[in-house]
Amino acid sequence: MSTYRKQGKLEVNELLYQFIEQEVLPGTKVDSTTFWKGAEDIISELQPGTEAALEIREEIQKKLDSWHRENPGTPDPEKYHSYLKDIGYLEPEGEDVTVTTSNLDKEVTEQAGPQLVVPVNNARYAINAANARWGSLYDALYGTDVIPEKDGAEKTGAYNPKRGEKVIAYAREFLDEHFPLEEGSHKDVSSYQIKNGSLTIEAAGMKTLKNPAAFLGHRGKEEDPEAVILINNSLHVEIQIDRTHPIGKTDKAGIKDVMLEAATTTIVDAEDSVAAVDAEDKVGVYRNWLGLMKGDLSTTFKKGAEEVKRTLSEDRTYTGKNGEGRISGRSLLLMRNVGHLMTTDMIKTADGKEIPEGIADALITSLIAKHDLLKNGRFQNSKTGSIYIVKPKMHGSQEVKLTNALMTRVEEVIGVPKNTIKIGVMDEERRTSLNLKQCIREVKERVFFINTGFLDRTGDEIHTSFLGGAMIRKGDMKQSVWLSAYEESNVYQGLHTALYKRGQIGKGMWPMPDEMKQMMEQKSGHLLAGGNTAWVPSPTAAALHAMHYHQIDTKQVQTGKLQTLHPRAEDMLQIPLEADPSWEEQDRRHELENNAQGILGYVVRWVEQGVGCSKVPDLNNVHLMEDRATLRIASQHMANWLEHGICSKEEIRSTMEKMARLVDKQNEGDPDYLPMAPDFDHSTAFQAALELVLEGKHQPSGYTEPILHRRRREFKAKQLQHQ
Ligand SMILES: CC(=O)SCCNC(=O)CCNC(=O)[C@H](O)C(C)(C)COP(=O)(O)OP(=O)(O)OC[C@H]1O[C@@H](n2cnc3c(N)ncnc32)[C@H](O)[C@@H]1OP(=O)(O)O
Ligand SMILES: O=CC(=O)O
Ligand SMILES: [Mg+2]
Repeated sequence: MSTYRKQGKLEVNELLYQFIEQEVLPGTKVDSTTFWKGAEDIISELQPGTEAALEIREEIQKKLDSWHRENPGTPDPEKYHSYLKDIGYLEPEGEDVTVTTSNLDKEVTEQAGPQLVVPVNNARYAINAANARWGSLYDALYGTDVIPEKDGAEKTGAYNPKRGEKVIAYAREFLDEHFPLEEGSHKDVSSYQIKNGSLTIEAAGMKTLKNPAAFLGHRGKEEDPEAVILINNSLHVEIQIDRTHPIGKTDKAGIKDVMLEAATTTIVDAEDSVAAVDAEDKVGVYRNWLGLMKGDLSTTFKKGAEEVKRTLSEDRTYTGKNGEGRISGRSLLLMRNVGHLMTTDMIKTADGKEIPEGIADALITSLIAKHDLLKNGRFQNSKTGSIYIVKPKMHGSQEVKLTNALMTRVEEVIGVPKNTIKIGVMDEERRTSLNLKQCIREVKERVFFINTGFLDRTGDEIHTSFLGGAMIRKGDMKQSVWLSAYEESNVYQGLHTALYKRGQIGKGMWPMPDEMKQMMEQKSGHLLAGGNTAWVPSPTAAALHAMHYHQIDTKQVQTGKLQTLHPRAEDMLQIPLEADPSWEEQDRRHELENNAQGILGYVVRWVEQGVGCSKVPDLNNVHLMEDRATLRIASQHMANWLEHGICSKEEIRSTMEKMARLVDKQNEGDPDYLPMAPDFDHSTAFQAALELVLEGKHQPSGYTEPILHRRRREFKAKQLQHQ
């Protein structure tokens, strides 16, 4: 049973209260009375606006539903667009907007690079993500399919020198491509030395780099450096040399590794990849964020037989032409709050109402970040005095305005100058994509990124036009007109509001964490499409994707696109309805089973283990990153097919049962796993999965959070009863 304490007009969960009082407030120069009174005021001022925004979402959805009932199938564009204008779905565009956000860190303004996402409640992963500013190219190549496992280069139990040779050759080719010698190849180098401040390279004679300015400095002795630091497209690279190291001693130049500056920024996620449903969970989320902001987050875990203690990495130093240089050892951390939808019972108002969870997140995560601004910790996250909050799932400019109002009030309460809190606007709902310019206008002094590629965006695409007809297959969405229009229009707005000169135009997640070869082949496309950052699921992916930023000068691409891109609102409104929903029986079944497997594989870990992001094999045994956004797509897709008679309720149930057996099998090795079969009616996870589909039509914007939260709380309560 949760205990509450009365704090002014609020009822505050005791756990949260003690955490704020004892761990967060001390050192922030904000006293307890100011904080709690501020919280009370913000809640009473902004809770009604939040509730009103949610009602508007519902009203608009009802209007869209009735439109589709009256106009089944693909709408007549003119009639449809004019209806969307009438109901306020399409907003008037207004004057041009110029983004003026100031005090942004160079990781956002200058350094195009990978953006890693990490669930904040997993300390082991969160520290790893912060440290993924630097990644070993050798490890990333050796451990993944970028180097094919053939011709003796297979991954074996012990180190396979044949595979190692291929890794080393690949890394040398990378150096040759981006840091060419004036003559010859890095493959031929026998030593790197510093003479009179310049890099001197011995490779059949003494050489230097074709572009000497790419050499920044070194660590260790000039005649026998430990590391040579290079720079290209604002990203650093370290050639690490150690002739006593097991790899270095086999290498002519003594190179033991090539370290790449990789995840320049990281989204520390409290949203799509996290399962946090009560005060206990939320305090866990906030505590890890506090540890990251104070620099003292650490964790100990067993890896094989070894006990590992993981802490945040120090900066990297070097001797350069102008004395000592320093490069951050950690990614610039951006905190993703939850959206406007959910409420939380960790704080209640005088009349017993739960408060919007987004208000709690904004207030508490910003207060925590104040420790960084005050330099209370071991390290500094923002060197320019900014707090970076990423706000997901906003629908249209009025909701962005609401976020702006929230951040303004939070700044007043925590005592930081206006516009200290920067906002990343996730372009992941259709009403935001279509009205992006107006959305940017509302936060033009705060916005530090806009981004696309979101799975949520497809979920919203399905739910918005749910009654229009049966949607195309999930895999076909990638080729659909609306999606390319969404991607291009976002870049267009990022360029024409001048955001690209100050901040990030981001591209989406690579959702197949084990398919790194494919990622290397495809993900440069994100930069060629106008992005200066793109999401990756893991530190390894960050290190590999970093190479794309060496290949492509993103500023040049973006400048080129200023003249060539056009906003494509009309294309964005092409609904992905299946013109002929009479799929081959095996394709129809495959679609249902694939969706069911993804849903169950993800939900079972969410509801029964509290894991918000999982790698789940699909029917072709490709491991997919599944999070709440992919769940939204899969559940909405099945619900949409149910609505339009492509399948029946009975078939949904039997498909779910069949796939639950498979998911049980896939999780056999997990001692904490509770099988869903055969007692499906007593499996909370199974019931949650089924409900997400059968009730999918009625979920707000097709979101999965309401059902997931309720079911997780139900499961936790059951567990308590059994203790
Ligand atoms: C649609 C959206 O909203 S996208 C945003 C939400 N998605 C995300 O946040 C994706 C984040 N990624 C992840 O959570 C994970 O990579 C998963 C769940 C996809 C896969 O995790 P696992 O199955 O544990 O991966 P795997 O076994 O291959 O790798 C584990 C190792 O990689 C590290 N790792 C994996 N992903 C991450 C990450 N995102 N950040 C930091 N470290 C990570 C782990 O720390 C671990 O290393 P360690 O043993 O040294 O600690
Ligand atoms: O937030 C990420 C998404 O894909 O949705
Ligand atoms: Mg999302």
